[in-house]
This record gives sequence, C-alpha cells and structure tokens, in this order.
Amino acid sequence: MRRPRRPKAQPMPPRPRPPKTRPRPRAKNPLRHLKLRPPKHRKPRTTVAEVRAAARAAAPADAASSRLRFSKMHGAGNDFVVIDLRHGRPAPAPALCRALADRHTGVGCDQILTIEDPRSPHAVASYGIFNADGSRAGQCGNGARCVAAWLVREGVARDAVFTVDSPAGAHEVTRLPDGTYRIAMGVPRWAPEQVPLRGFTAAQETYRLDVDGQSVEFGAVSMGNPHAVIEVADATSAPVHALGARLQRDAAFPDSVNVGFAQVESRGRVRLRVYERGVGETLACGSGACAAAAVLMRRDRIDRDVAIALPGGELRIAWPRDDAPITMAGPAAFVFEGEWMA
Ligand SMILES: N[C@@H](CCC[C@H](N)C(=O)O)C(=O)O
Repeated sequence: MRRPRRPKAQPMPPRPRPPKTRPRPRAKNPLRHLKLRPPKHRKPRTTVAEVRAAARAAAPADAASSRLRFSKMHGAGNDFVVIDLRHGRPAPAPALCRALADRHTGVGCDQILTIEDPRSPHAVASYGIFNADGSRAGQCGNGARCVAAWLVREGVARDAVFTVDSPAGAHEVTRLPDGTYRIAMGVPRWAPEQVPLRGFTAAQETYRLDVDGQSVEFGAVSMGNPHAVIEVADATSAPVHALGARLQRDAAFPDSVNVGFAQVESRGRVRLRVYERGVGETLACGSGACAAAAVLMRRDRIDRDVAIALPGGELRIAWPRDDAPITMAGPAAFVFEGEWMA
C-alpha cells in the first residue's frame, strides 16, 4: 500500500517589525550647577572604587569574578558576616569591612569574622575579628560561638569538644546537647597595662576617673580585648551612648574600650548593655558579658554562675575560681548565605 503524501510545507509569513521608536533625550540633572561636597563634620563615605578594589584584593587569585561568599550569622543579636579565608585568601581591607557592615548599602553586621587555618597544634581553625569600622579586635565571644557553629556545619569540627584559636589565644569549645555552644574565654586579666588602662599602676576592684567634671566609677579588665564595666541602678535609662562614646575617647584608654553598663537584678542575674568599640551599642557582647560577670563576681556582688540578660538574648557565664578560665554559653544562628558582588 502506498503511504498518503505529506502536505508540502508552506513558507512562513514575514514577522511584523516592531514600530521604530526614537531614543528619548536624557533628562538633565537639575542639581548639575551645584558643587556638592560632604559636610566637614562627617567622615567621607567609602567610595564605590574603594569597595571594588578591596573586594578584588579579598578574592582568590584564580577567581573568574570578584564574588565573595559569606554566611550571615548572629549570636544573641550580635550579628556577623563570616568569610572563609582558609587556603591563603587575604584578610579584608578596612574599606571592604566598612562596606560589608553598612546596614543600608551593604550586608549589615557588627563584626566581620574571618575563618583561617589553625595557629596552635590542637586547634581545628582560627578566626580573625574586624569591627564595623574596619578596626581589628582581639576577642569576640558571640563571634566565637558563631565560628564554632560554622566549623561544625562545614565538617571541620567533628567532636563535641574542640579547640579554636582567636587572636587572643586557644579556646576550648563544647557543643551542648541543646545546640548552644560553651566557650572557655580565658582567665580575665586585671593589670592596668594588660587592659590597657593609663594612670594606674596596680589592679583595683574599682577605678575612678574625672570625666568632664564628673567622677565615674568602673571596673576594668581584659578578656583579650579591653572592657570597662560601670554598675548602674537601671540599665534601661543608663547613659550608654553618651558616656560610652566619651570613655572610648578618654586618654586613660589608649586602645579605646568596650563599655558595659551592668544592673544587678539578683545574685544570679545581671542586665547588661554594652557600647562596643568600633561599632556603638550592640544587641549583645559576649566578651562584655564575661567582663561584667568577672568584675561583679570579684566584688562578690553576684554568684559564680549567672545569667547575663542583654537586649538581644541571654548568656550563661560561669567562673568557678579567680585563676580558672571564665566560660560563656549561648546560641549561634545562621541567617542566610550570600555572595558579595563588587
Ligand atoms: N561583640 C563582641 C566583641 C567584638 C570586639 C569589640 N568590639 C572590640 O573592639 O574589642 C563580643 O561578643 O565579644
């Protein structure tokens, strides 16, 4: 049997052309006659060129693009951009830190944490800390817990107990059954030159400074970073911003200082707000919680195992003896993963 013939293909009718449009003339900038300069009292913002150059410097040498991967995390509301710098990637320049930390034009964070290769023999990794203004810091308690959670997620830390190196030394990390982390934050250092605090030769439970004609009483301690702790009757109404910023500028603190305002609610509970160096007030400061607890424990104002309630959440601080490391336990959370395009 013969197959029926297929109908011949008909030629397609020509496509209608889109109507021709004239390019619209570009609107003139109505402000083109003004010479705009940043006001003198404000620091100039980081320029786009500076940000791009810094991102290029932070990108791996063989990268086809200058994309920088990061994890956004927080610990009790103290928030971080976490970057993997292992395998030789250079540290972010201060301009890139400021751009990442910007809450309007960047990712937004209090600190940038860099994951690096271990420095001590038993550590699984080390980390670096950069404040939102691009300055480096020696310690970050909430950051230590976030670094620990990041290392667990990446399979770098496999045991329930492991060691990480901070700029201040090695820290034992314990992964607790409820998913929170406990960090051994080291033995608090009290000598004025260790804080550093100028104008005093021996460690004191309470120091007094004349600040603009007013006597301010505080405790001072190094947790790997400098802390001043002021005991207040009410943390909510404490002059956190004004006095915090003023003490940070004081010549007594040559490296500036993190300023904590601590209200003792009971022997087992302290309310705390911290005005951080390089950032301003944060929702929580882990090293600040340790500093406040240590100062108040030395004065026997509170027990040796307490809850520190910060605006962003609660931390548990324990310090069994003066010569033992102080421990801090609390949450660490992932927020999102991102790529910074420059
Ligand atoms: N938020 C941190 C402390 C970060 C560093 C601090 N601002 C400094 O400059 O010392 C914490 O949780 O400890």
